[in-house]
Amino acid sequence: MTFTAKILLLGSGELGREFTISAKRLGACVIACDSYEGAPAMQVADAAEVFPMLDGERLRAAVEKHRPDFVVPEIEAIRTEALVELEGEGWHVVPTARAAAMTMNRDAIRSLAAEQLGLRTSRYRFAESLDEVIAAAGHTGLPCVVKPVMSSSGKGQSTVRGEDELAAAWTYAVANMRGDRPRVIVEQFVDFDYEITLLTVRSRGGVSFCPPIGHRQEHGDYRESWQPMAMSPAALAEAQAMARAVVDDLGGYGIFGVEFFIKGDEAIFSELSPRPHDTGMVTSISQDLSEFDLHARAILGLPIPEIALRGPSASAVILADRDATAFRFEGLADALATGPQVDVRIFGKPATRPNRRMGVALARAESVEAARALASEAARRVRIVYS
Ligand SMILES: Nc1ncnc2c1ncn2[C@@H]1O[C@H](COP(=O)(O)OP(=O)(O)OP(=O)(O)O)[C@@H](O)[C@H]1O
Ligand SMILES: NCC(=O)N[C@@H]1O[C@H](COP(=O)([O-])[O-])[C@@H](O)[C@H]1O
Ligand SMILES: [Mg+2]
Repeated sequence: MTFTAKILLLGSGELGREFTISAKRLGACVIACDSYEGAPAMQVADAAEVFPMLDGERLRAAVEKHRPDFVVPEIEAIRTEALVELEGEGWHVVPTARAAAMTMNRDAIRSLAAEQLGLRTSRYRFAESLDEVIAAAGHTGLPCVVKPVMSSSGKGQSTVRGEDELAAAWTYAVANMRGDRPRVIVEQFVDFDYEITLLTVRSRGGVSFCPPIGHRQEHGDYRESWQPMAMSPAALAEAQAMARAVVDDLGGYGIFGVEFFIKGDEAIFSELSPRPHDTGMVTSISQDLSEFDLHARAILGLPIPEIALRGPSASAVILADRDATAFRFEGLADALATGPQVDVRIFGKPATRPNRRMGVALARAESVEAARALASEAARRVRIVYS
């Protein structure tokens, strides 16, 4: 069997699983890596390697063993120094090792966006002690948001409304950060009208954009997303110009999920993922080519056609509520009976945890409101039964 390309996937969750399916449809061989056996992407890949992605030695060993054409990060927490080294030796890291390294650290990507590229962001300051947090909050004003510079999915993040809450926010951030260097970003709280993910594809043919995705977050993690998000032409043009500036600076080919807060006609840059975005799972039902198909095409150097929307669509997450390894899903038939354009993805994670995302419901309808209602209802009908 001759493959079109060999891909080493670093991180094998739900996003990697869909990406693997897309890449395999284009003839690629995918080796799925993650810290535990039976991860979602491993179940559909050609081979698997189990090691912590923060272990630089093991990462290098996997690259040298498989000799992939592309090393594709799927999660944020990777030993990015190893990626930079490997890239220097000629291995191809997607989109670039620098993009992976910069976006893993909120301070690096924020400094690039705000200070070097001059993009509009919330007011912010970095802090490495409680005293510095207090000083930073004096600069941003209250309310403010305190986040570890290394964390994702809202971990360690809190919104502070009164000065007396700053100490607890600092302690919480340090307790829930990744890495061994206590450092946080203190950000002005943005009272936005809505927030979006602008999926931006950088490929051989240039930069293209998917229609904007609106989403709703709880505790820093996404609960539902919808596409298209109705935006003023001015706000969309601003967001697109900022997304283009940042992906052109980071370079390489692939999809990026660029996050913005929108207030009136102003777009405020927040952060980005140089890979498919969780809120972009809606594209599995809304677009002819999903964010995973687009990532695979861009990486493999294939053409990206005009990105068309099939119709207003939404996604809603299916979450677990406790730790378990013995559980089953019920209610799939009821969920799919919600409507003809309703679908479900069950990720196949081997264990549940409180708030772990186990699946997602997808819906397409005549309006975004109708699609959101259908997706939420379908997600509600899928029950995780613990035994
Ligand atoms: N400065 C802010 N003002 C208002 N809301 C904010 C601010 N920063 C973050 N949030 C809210 O918290 C959510 C998560 O924040 P952010 O994207 O920075 O965290 P994250 O841990 O990187 O999440 P993920 O990895 O899921 O993207 C945002 O989508 C937004 O809803
Ligand atoms: N916001 C980032 C994101 O959604 N990442 C997705 O979640 C997986 C980890 O899930 P887990 O924590 O349930 O193992 C990751 O592998 C990726 O697919
Ligand atoms: Mg985010």
